[in-house]
Amino acid sequence: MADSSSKTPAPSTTNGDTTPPPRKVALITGITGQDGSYLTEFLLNKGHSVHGLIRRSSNFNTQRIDHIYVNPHTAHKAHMKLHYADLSDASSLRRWLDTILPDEVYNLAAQSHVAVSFEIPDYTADVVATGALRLLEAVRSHIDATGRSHIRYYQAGSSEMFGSTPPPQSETTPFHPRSPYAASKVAAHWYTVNYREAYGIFACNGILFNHGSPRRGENFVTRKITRAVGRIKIGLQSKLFLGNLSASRDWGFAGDYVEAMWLMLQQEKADDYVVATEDSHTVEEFLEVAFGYVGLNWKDHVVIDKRYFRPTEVDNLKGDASKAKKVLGWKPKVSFEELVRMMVDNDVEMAKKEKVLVDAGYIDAQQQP
Ligand SMILES: C[C@H]1O[C@H](OP(=O)(O)OP(=O)(O)OC[C@H]2O[C@@H](n3cnc4c(=O)[nH]c(N)nc43)[C@H](O)[C@@H]2O)[C@@H](O)[C@@H](O)C1=O
Repeated sequence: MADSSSKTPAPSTTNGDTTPPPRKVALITGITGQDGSYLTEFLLNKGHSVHGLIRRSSNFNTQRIDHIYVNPHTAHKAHMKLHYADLSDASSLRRWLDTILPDEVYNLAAQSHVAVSFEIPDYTADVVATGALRLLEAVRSHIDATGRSHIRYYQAGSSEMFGSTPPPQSETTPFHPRSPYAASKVAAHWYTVNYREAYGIFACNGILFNHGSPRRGENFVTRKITRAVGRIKIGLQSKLFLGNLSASRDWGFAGDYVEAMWLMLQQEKADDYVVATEDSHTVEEFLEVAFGYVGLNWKDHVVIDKRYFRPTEVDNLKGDASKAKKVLGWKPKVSFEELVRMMVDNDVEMAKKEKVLVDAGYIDAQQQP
């Protein structure tokens, strides 16, 4: 279980001194993503200072963390700070480690879309595989230069690494990746193990199975479905184009999974853990629950489109999370049905707001996510 030193710092009462101990400092790559936003909220609640590395883009892509952001010019107590860096730029990684002096480093950044990784395999490998190696190497050289050997590193692994190996999949299940994304995650996994073994770095791999939320990116199948359910229910859309409906996934709630990331870094020994609900459903079952929840029949709306099939598919993922349950004391709190309902509720509300804009002529109803 987590040691008490990792909990939210309590004010010191020795000699009447009420000065709170210094905040732990976390560095997160991928802070603008679904998991980055939930992890930031979680760590701020634990009393951490959180620094996020963000990529430059011509449009702001910080929507998921805008509600946490405090403008550093107008507030003294901004505990989340953002910095420009990139996993493809080793010098930026080392510079921010030297500047921020983190206690915990969470590597969540990725080109995370499996189908897109077939379109941009080189870029995917550069960011997902070599990017993790660059960050590990930056941590190693930072420790060498500063002696800050207490730093703890979390690598976001993926159930996609198991690929075609049949379920249930645990930490000892052989990997058989089925996409450039998955092969890159396997490389990042083994880089992390190697840096742990070669240099004694406290580095953990979290092998997370699929996880969603209302903040899930709109081109992953769960959110694509719930956005469409909301829009169809409100009359903004009638069809939903999808690919393979028979693939089965172990879907949990992202908010539950970030706690497991943190727990891994609070243990005495660095190790690798599967994080999953141990429950698996097909895309078709997701459709049934999502459409059924608002009184619709998915068969009236879904059209199969070959463009969404992948050159190689991962058919069946179902995790065995017994190690995380036993060692970390972690368990998922949100069930499959609750997750689907949470996402649909969010997206019906979102569609209602969209409808106001459509009716006022501000946006075009044909603009589909
Ligand atoms: C753990 C893992 O989880 C995610 O990877 P994923 O499982 O590929 O997620 P997905 O939502 O893209 O696909 C799930 C299934 O749904 C099928 N499917 C059908 N029709 C559509 C469709 O229209 N769009 C999409 N995206 N998928 C479709 C598709 O063929 C696949 O079988 C990433 O977070 C990844 O980063 C990660 O690490």
